[in-house]
Amino acid sequence: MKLSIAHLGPAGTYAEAAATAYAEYLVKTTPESLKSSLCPYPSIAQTLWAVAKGEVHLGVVPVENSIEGSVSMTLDTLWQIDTLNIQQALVLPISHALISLASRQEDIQVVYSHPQALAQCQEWLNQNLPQVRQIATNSTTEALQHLDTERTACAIASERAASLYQLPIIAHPINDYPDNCTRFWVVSLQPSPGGNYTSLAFSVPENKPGVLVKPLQLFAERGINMSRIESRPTKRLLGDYLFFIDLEANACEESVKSALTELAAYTKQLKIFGSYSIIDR
Ligand SMILES: O=C(O)C(=O)C[C@]1(C(=O)O)C=C[C@@H](O)C=C1
Repeated sequence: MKLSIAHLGPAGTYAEAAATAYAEYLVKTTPESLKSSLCPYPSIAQTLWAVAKGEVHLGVVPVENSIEGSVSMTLDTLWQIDTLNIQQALVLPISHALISLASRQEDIQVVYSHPQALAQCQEWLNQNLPQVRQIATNSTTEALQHLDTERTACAIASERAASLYQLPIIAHPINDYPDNCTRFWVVSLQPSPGGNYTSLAFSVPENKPGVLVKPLQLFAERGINMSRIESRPTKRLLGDYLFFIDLEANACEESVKSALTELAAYTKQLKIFGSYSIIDR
């Protein structure tokens, strides 16, 4: 059987690199050396919906970056969809290049890239291209499509993307912190396989003092470590939030099971995205 894996496209994105890494992992770790085909989608939301609608078997999406934090499109869409489970996490080093067909750096007037990539290079851009307009694109490789027709434009994407589209690199690396890395989730409609991490999200019944205390206490009193908490607006009311939590624990453990059962009583809506392990590369 061949597995189809959706990712943010076009070819050459970091999400594609993560999907390729996961495909290689499947070949190495499954007894039948599972082969996969990669399917690019124009946005992270469309990638996730493709999995939810059964157009593809799996999707690989960015979740969190070491410089810029959470990828809100991923969290918001996962909450909306409801049926996707995390199969695996993987962390990829992210090293950005400035790519352009301009003859001199001084000629550059505009820089295109994915908002996450622009943010990860903010300091470098302020120092080196302070007057240049920054324009957001759906992905780093989509940004490269402007370069052919706009000779005073540049884009931020990977070295791999530059070589794929045979475009010159002007500077590399340009991310503000050298250890820049992004965590990706592999999701599907299948139940999660289990592993040392569990991710979930919930909304709270009302906006009143202490409403978060009880949910957090449930984990603390069982010695369950929380590795991340992130709030996202519900989008319904100003000041109304959803909370996304990652636990360093497996939902099969008795203590986690009982915490999650109790948690349901203190939340309005609770979504458990599953337990999974991390492939560190
Ligand atoms: O645009 C890309 O190449 C992506 O894969 C998206 C994305 C992101 O959304 O975080 C992935 C990794 C990097 O952090 C920068 C951009």
